[in-house]
Amino acid sequence: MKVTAKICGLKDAASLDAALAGGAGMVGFVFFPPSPRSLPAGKAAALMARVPAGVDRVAVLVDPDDALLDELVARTPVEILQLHGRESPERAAAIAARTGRRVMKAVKVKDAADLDGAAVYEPVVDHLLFDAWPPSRDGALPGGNGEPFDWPLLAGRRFGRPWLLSGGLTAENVASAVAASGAAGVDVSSGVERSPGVKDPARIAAFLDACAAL
Ligand SMILES: O=C(O)c1ccccc1N[C@@H]1O[C@H](COP(=O)(O)O)[C@@H](O)[C@H]1O
Repeated sequence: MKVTAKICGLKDAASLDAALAGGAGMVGFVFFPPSPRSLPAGKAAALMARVPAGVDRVAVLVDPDDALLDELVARTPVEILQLHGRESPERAAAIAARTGRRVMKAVKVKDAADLDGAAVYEPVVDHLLFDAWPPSRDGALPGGNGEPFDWPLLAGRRFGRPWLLSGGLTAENVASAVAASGAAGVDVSSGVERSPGVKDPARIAAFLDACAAL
C-alpha cells in the first residue's frame, strides 16, 4: 500500500533534502513563534524553493491572522495551509477564499465524538488531519507534542476528504499505526528529531523507509 508521508517542522536544508530523497509527498514548515520549529517567511521561502513539483509545501498555522496569511502567500510558494488551532469552519472557508490555497484542518482526537466533529469541515477544506489533543501541562503546544491517540478509533471510518494521521508517529510505530487506523497518509514531526525543533536526517530517512515498506 502506498502511504503518503508528510515530514513536518523542517528548518534546515539537510533535513528537507532527506525528506525529499526519501520520497515525502508533503513537507511542512511551522509559522507559530512559540514552537521551537517556527521559522520566518523569508527562510521558509528559501527552503521551499528546493522542493520539486509533485511535493506539496505545507504551512502549519495556529489561528492565523490575515496579515500572516497575506505574507505567506506573497512571499512563499506554499500550496497547503494546515490549520492547527481553533479555526471554525467559517474561518477555514474564509482562509481558503482569501488565499486561494488548499486548506487542511487539524482535528484533535481523544474519542469517537471528536472524529464526528470533522464533518463540519468537510464542505470547506481540502484535507483533514487527525492529531492527539495536546497534553494539559503548562506550555504545551497545540501540536508537535509527540503524543499519539487511540489509532483504532479511525478504523473503518470514512471521511469526505483525504486525511492524514499524526501524533507521536515514529519509524518504529508507523506500520502499527497505519494497520490500526487504515490511514493512507501519515505526518510526523517530533518522531524524526534529536531534540525539540532539531530534525535528524537519519531518522527522517528511517521513517520514510518504514512508510515505503508498507
Ligand atoms: O510542530 C509544531 O511545533 C506544531 C506547532 C503548532 C501546531 C502544530 C505543530 N505540529 C503538528 O503537530 C502534529 C503532530 O506532531 P508530532 O509528530 O506528534 O510531533 C503534526 O501534524 C505537526 O504538523
